[in-house]
Amino acid sequence: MATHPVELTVETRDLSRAFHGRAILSGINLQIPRGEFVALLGRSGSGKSTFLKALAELDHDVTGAGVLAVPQNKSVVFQDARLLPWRNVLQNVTLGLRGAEAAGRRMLAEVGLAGREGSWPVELSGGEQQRVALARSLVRQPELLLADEPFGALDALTRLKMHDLLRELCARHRPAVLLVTHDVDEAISLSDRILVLDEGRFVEDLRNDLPSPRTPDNLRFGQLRRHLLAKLGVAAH
Ligand SMILES: Nc1ncnc2c1ncn2[C@@H]1O[C@H](COP(=O)(O)OP(=O)(O)OP(=O)(O)O)[C@@H](O)[C@H]1O
Repeated sequence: MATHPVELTVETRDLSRAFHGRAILSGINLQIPRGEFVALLGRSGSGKSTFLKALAELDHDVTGAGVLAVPQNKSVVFQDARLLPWRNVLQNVTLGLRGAEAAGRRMLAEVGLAGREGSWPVELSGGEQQRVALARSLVRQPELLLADEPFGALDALTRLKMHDLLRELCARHRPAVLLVTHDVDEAISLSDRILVLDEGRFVEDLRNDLPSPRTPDNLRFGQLRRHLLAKLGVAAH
C-alpha cells in the first residue's frame, strides 16, 4: 500500500534567536501538518511570542536553517483586536480585500455579529472586538492561523464562549493553528497537540486525544493538566 507523505504547513529547522547575546530559542525543530491545532505553553519570557513572530515572518533575525516552510496565506491574531477605529466592523473585516463584502458578511455571521456590520469598533465590547479580529483573519481562508494569547484580556466567561467559537470555526475552516497561551485548560480543551517551551527548546510535545466534551472535571483532563503544570514548574492544586 502506498503511503502518502504528510503535507506540512509549517516546518522549522534548528531555528534560533538571541537578543543581546542571550539565547531565547535554541535550535527549534517543528513540523505542523496541515489542519493541526497546536497549543504552545511556556512560562512568561520563555520565548513563545518570539517563536510566533518568527513563523509570522515578522522577525528576520532568526538564525539556523530557520523557517523552512510557512504558507504565504497566514493570519495573526493578538491579545488586543487591533481594529482600525475609523473603519466600521465590515470594513475592518474586509480591509485590503477586493470584492469581499459578501464573504465578510458571512464571516461576521459565523462569529455571531450579524447585524453589527455598520458598528464602529468603539461601540463593541472586548469580546466582540476579538470576534471581529477572528472574522478578519479567517475571511482570508488562511492555511495557518497564528494566535498570540487571543483571549488573554477577556473575562473567564467570555473566554469560554470564545473557546467554543474558535473550536467551531477551526472545525469548519481547518487552518493549521499555533495558539500561544498561558492557560493550560485552554490548551487542553482546544488543541490536537501541546508543546511546552522552556530554556529555548520544547520540553514537551504531546498528542492531545482527549475525547469531547473536554471538561475540566474529566479524570484524564485533570491528569493532563497536572502533567503540564509540572512541566511548567507550577504545583497543581
Ligand atoms: N525585541 C526584543 N528585544 C530584546 N529582547 C526581547 C525582544 N523581544 C523579546 N525579548 C526578550 O525575549 C524573551 C522572550 O520574550 P517573549 O515575548 O517571546 O516571551 P513569552 O514567552 O511570549 O512571554 P509572555 O508569556 O510573558 O508573553 C524575554 O526575556 C524578552 O524580554
